[in-house]
Amino acid sequence: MGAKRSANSSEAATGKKIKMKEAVNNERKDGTIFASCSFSSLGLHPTICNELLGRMGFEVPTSVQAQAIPVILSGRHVLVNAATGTGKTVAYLAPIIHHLQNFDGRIQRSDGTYALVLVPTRELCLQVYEILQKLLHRFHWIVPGYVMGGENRSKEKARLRKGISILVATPGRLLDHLKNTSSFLYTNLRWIIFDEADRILELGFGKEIKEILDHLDSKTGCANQENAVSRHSRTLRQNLLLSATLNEKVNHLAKISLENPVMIGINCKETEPISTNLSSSESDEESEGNETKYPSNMLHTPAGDYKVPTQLIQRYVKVPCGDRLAVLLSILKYLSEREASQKIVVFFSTCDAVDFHFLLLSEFQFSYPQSEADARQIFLGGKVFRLHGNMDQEDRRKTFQTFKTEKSALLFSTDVAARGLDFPKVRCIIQYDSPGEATEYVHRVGRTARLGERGESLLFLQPVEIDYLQDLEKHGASLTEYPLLKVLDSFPLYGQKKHTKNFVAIESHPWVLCLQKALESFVTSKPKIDKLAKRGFCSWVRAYTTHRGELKKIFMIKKLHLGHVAKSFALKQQPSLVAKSYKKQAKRKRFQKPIGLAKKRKIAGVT
Ligand SMILES: Nc1ncnc2c1ncn2[C@@H]1O[C@H](COP(=O)(O)OP(=O)(O)OP(=O)(O)O)[C@@H](O)[C@H]1O
Repeated sequence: MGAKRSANSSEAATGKKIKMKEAVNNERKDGTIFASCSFSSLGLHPTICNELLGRMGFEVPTSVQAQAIPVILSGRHVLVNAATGTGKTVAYLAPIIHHLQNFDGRIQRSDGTYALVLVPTRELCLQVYEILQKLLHRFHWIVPGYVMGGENRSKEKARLRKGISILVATPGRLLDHLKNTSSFLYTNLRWIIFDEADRILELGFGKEIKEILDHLDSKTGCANQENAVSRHSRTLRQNLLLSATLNEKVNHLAKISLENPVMIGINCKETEPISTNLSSSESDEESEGNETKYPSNMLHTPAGDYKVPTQLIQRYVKVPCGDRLAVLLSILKYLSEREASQKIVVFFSTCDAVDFHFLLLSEFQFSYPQSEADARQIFLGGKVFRLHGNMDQEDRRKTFQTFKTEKSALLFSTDVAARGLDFPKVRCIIQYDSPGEATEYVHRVGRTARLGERGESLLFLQPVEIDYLQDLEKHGASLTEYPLLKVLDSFPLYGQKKHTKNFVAIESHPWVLCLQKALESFVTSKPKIDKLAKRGFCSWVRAYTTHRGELKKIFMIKKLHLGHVAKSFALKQQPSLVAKSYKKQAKRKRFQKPIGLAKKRKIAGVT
């Protein structure tokens, strides 16, 4: 099949570069998210521009799209570092579709896969696939598809056999197919995209990625390249790496997968900042054939490098360990009463903690002190969802799809929802358990305040963990204190609507004491929830021991009072009893395959 480089890609991009640079620079000056140019001025095919407008409702490109699209159209390898929710997905999908629809002689399913998008989680896989479906509506001959853990392998094999032009995949399952699905054709592979590149590596997929690249290289290697050259007049392979938090961890991947890349949104030691990146595509012709490899330590990541949406209101709340649960419930109630319709995501460190809090919140009934005996009611009305890596795939899919469309709901999740997921209209992110690495903080809060919308985030810290704020500050995240006492004072007690007295300590606040007591009796009376509370306690303590590096000095298990941790799971029992039951479980599991704690914490909730 013959293919030509799109006539208008580099030419149009070159011709419009000066205008483009002006547009992007204007955008940067007034600090808005959108660029003052059109999609068509970036060199995209008119049908794609129509689809972006008609089907997606995108009138103009975002700043990152305005910067990235012409460079990606030009065929250069690219590293994109832009804040969460700035439109990176379309920034890489649109140019690929542009090229594929422009090939001389339509591409066919039997050609196999042309573009591969690697993502760290199943939900992100589905999300990218759905966007692809929309963008490809008018290009029925370009077939989107996905393969990911938890899906039926045989059905995936059948789809791969028929041919998938743009394949979205999680690394483990992709490698499985590369090894075991002989009908999976990828000799025409031209694009590899690592979306959330740093997360893919953090999840321990480094080895898989190396193997994947080796496999792809071996099939498209020497023997086939001649063939490929005749099909594609230029650029045999174009690789793209994207994330809001590209950091040193990506250096290795960048080194092995990128040649002479253009850096977008990155402070580099050896390349110019963003504004000159556009001009680096001007030097395309000069750099053609240039074998410059990605230089070591190219990514210069000084502290304060992470980009958090500027309109996001970031706060922290300092809560003694034993009062965490009562405070969480109070804040959730306060927020839901303040704004009847709003979406909130609460992050936990483990799947067990998600399960416990989900069931508790779904069932907890409460009656205000000295109110009518039959005034017991569900503490928090409204829909609650949960999402974590130990859930059945169908439940995960259902939660993901439903929470997206809800106008008002609560989602309890592990970090499985931290990366890339685009839930519309999430107003508030609560990090009930600390995220650990600052990168994860950035991605978790990035689920709100997307594309210039308003949003707020709240980080729970115990008094002994307060130094974590300095760590975040070093990475450019400044948090102010949440007015907790004001919120607690707003709850009616003893039949009064408002407290006349302001209480100074959270531990002795009558509302907190009353709520804690009610929670403990409720959990004691519900064996199923009680069991989940004990499991949640055990896994929470284990997760707490897995903080790494400098963070170990802040999140020190030795500083924790386990009795207070138990209280935060509404357990009245001595923690030693809980630990005993955990030890019994652990003993039973001793003969099962051991998994490193740190790895387990990271992976259990995420893949
Ligand atoms: N040009 C545009 N005009 C209007 N909306 C857009 C445009 N581009 C993207 N969007 C919307 O912006 C939102 C964020 O886009 P996207 O998920 O691609 O961001 P992202 O930068 O990949 O975020 P993250 O870093 O969290 O993965 C989505 O709802 C998307 O539909």
